[in-house]
Amino acid sequence: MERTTITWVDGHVETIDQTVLPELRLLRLSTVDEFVDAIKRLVIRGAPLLGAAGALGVALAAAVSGRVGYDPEQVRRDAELIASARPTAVNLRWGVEQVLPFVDEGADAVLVAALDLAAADVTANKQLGRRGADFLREQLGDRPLALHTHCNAGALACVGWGTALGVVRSLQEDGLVRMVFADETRPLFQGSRITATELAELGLPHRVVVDGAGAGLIARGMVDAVVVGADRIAANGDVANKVGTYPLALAAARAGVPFVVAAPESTLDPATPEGAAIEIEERDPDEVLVVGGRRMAPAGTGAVNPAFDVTPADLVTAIVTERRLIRPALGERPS
Ligand SMILES: CSC[C@@H](O)[C@@H](O)C(=O)COP(=O)(O)O
Repeated sequence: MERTTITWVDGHVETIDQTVLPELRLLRLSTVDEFVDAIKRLVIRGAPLLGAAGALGVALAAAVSGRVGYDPEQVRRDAELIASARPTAVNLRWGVEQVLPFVDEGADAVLVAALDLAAADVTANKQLGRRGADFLREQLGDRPLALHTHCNAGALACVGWGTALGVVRSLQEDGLVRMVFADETRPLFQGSRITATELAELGLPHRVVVDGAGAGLIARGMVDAVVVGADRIAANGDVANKVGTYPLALAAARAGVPFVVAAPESTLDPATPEGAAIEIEERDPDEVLVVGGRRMAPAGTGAVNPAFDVTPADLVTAIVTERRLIRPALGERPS
C-alpha cells in the first residue's frame, strides 16, 4: 500500500504516529506546541520526513497565526522552535529554511511552498533508489541479493517511497532481492516495528535480527550489501545515522561488502566539515533501561543513549542521492 506519511488536511497537519507502529494511528496536529512535541517524541521521525515536517510545521505556524491576525515575526519564532526540536538530522532545519522566504507573503504562500517540497521528496527518493540499485547491480552483477539495513529508511521515514528501502524497492522491481535483514534497532525498535512492517507490505523476504548479530552475519558471508539511510552527511563524506550503523560499516569493510548510504541532497551538510562536528542527539536513558514498560536494569543503574553514530567516509562505498553517486571510500567528497 502506498501512503503519504504527512499531509495537510483542513488547516492541520495529519501524520502517522510512528511511536505505535505497527498499529496504524493517524494523528492531527493543530498547534506549534503539539507539532514540536511530536518531533521530539518521534511521532514524526526519519530524516527526509523531518525535512517535509519542518516546512509543513512553518505552514502550520503561519496558519495558526493567520487565525488571530497574521504576525510574520511570530511565525519566524515558531519556525526556530521547530528547526531546533531535534539536532542531528539536518533535513529538519533545511525544510524550515526552504519556506522561510515565503513567510512575509502570508500563510497561503508558505503552505504552497511546503506542499511542493513534500511532493519533491517522493520523486527524489525514486531517483536515488534507482541510482543505488543500478550501482549495486554494477558492483555485484545481476543476481538475487541479500541486503542488510538498519533502523527505518523506508516510506515512513520519508513522505513516501523510502531512501535505503527505495534502493531495495528498485532492486525488487528488477527481481533481484533474495533477502532483507533488518536490524531490530534498539532502543526504540524502528527496525522491527517499522521496517519489517514495510517489508511485509511490499512482499519482500525478510528477517529481523538483533543489532549485535549484524556484523556476524556479514562476516559469515550472508550479506551481499549493506544499505542504510542518513541523518546528516558532512562535507568530507562522514555519515551520521541511527546508532548501530557504524559497526555494520566496519564489518562490511572487513568483509569487502559494499556499504551504501541512500539519502537526498537535503541530507548533505556542506557547512559541517566532518563527522566530529555533528551534534549527536542524546536521548532519555529510560529508552534503554525500560522495555515494554518493564525496567531491565537494576534501580540506580544509568544508561548512555546516543541516538546516532558517525561512520567515517573511508568506510562508505557509495552515497547515492537523487542527483549523483559519490564514492567517499575512493576519496570523493560530497561538498
Ligand atoms: C530515512 S533516512 C535515515 C534515518 O533517518 C534513519 O535511519 C534514522 O536514523 C532515523 O532515526 P529516528 O531517530 O528514528 O528519526
